[in-house]
Amino acid sequence: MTVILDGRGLGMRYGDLQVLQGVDFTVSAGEAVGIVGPNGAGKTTLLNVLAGAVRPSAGTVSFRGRDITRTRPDQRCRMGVGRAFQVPRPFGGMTVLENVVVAAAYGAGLSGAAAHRRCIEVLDECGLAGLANRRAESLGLLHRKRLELARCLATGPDVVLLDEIGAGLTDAEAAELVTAIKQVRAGGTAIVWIEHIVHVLVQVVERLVCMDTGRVIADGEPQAVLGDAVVIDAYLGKATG
Ligand SMILES: Nc1ncnc2c1ncn2[C@@H]1O[C@H](COP(=O)(O)OP(=O)(O)OP(=O)(O)O)[C@@H](O)[C@H]1O
Repeated sequence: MTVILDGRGLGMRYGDLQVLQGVDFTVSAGEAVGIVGPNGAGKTTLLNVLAGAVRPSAGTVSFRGRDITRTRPDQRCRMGVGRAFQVPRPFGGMTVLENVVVAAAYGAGLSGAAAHRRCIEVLDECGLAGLANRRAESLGLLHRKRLELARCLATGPDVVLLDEIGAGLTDAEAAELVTAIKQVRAGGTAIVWIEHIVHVLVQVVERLVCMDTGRVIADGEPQAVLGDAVVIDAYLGKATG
């Protein structure tokens, strides 16, 4: 498989705190990768570095073979690196459709009929077609999460970086979100998904990465990673005990 997003030797330091140390992280075209690990392991920081929200203290990030370490997040977005946040912040006074149109216009450079077509597709994919004319501020949590995903997809990404978008959802709502993300994946978009709800995550991903104290401690087939004694000790033991 072709590697599209490639982080090499990534380090991140805040003062004396070494948040990432020598992290290598790759994503291949169309691949779905989950990231787990205890609080403070550096998962969101890794996503921030891949998305360009922060510049790493060490290492490089490449996208489709091009060094993007110094490329701004909006430029990475237009290149095909999409991002969805744990806490959605849509434009509350705009409708669902308008929010997605803004993403398609600024993230994918689409306008007119092409933008409209893309937005209708994305709203359908995210189960929001019936809510297109609702103001974003009136949406409940599940629909806000779906809108966050829809805004990310409207930018036409080759890879989407998802940060705990299942947090706070009921089991039934999380199952609906899984269906939407599986559909995204079926369309050929690669997925990197940080999630503490492991049983939800493993329904989608084919590869699981576990981080602890700024390092990757396991990377491989999900059940093998979850059964790894190092992962159980660092993460699952704490999560369940
Ligand atoms: N801007 C910052 N300044 C200082 N420290 C930071 C900053 N951002 C993150 N950190 C610290 O870096 C460490 C890793 O944080 P990060 O959010 O990446 O972890 P995480 O694995 O995503 O955790 P969680 O599962 O709780 O979201 C934490 O100790 C955090 O306090």
